[in-house]
Amino acid sequence: MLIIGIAGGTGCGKTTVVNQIINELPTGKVTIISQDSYYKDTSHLTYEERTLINFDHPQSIDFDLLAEHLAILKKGQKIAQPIYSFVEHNRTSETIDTYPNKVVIVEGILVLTHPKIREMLDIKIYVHADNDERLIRRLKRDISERGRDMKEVLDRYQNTLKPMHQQFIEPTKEFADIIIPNNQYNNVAINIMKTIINERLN
Ligand SMILES: Nc1ncnc2c1ncn2[C@@H]1O[C@H](COP(=O)(O)OP(=O)(O)O)[C@@H](O)[C@H]1O
Ligand SMILES: O=c1ccn([C@@H]2O[C@H](COP(=O)(O)O)[C@@H](O)[C@H]2O)c(=O)[nH]1
Repeated sequence: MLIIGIAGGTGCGKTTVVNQIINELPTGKVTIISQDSYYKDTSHLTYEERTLINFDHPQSIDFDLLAEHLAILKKGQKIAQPIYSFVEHNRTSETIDTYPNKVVIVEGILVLTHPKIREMLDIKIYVHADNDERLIRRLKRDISERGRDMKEVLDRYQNTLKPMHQQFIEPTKEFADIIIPNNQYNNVAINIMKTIINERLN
């Protein structure tokens, strides 16, 4: 099993890169794990309390469960991947059965911050886009897809996204085997990734 980790700041294009990599493959050929599925369960808090959580700090992620799930997949068994709701700021009560494959991609802002997860990754990728580009993308995406308004995104950017990016996310670039520049769509990098993955699948 080849486990590829894809990190990078919010809005850099991780999810888009993953979709570009798998879009020509038959469905289910590559296992996709989103770090967002592993935000800690905060059902004991009210919605208002949940909005105050720092979702860009490594402590917001249940890395133990993520590591356990990767280990189960490595053993060839299926996992029940939690499903996260950005609108509710919480895990839903649903999970999705996720099956092992020759290639597994783990994607999320903080996946390279955790030593145990880093150890489990065969290829570590960091997707880079400039801060202003990421903020613009995040604003547009969170307003259209995640039920946010401009004030919420900008306040969160100033109070947590920017400082957490500087403290925890950007420094993980040094752990990356490959850095993908993604201010523009980077078809060359996508094709290189596809080649690496196809070699494993064939
Ligand atoms: N290279 C790019 N150029 C322009 N827009 C992009 C690019 N990559 C992603 N986007 C857009 O930016 C937004 C955030 O991308 P997404 O893949 O969700 O980022 P991430 O998963 O890193 O937070 C999405 O609306 C996506 O369509
Ligand atoms: O309930 C939540 C949980 C997380 N976020 C934000 O999401 C991003 C991570 O997702 P990307 O797809 O990589 O952008 C992170 O910056 C959190 O602030 C949220 O808004 N609400």
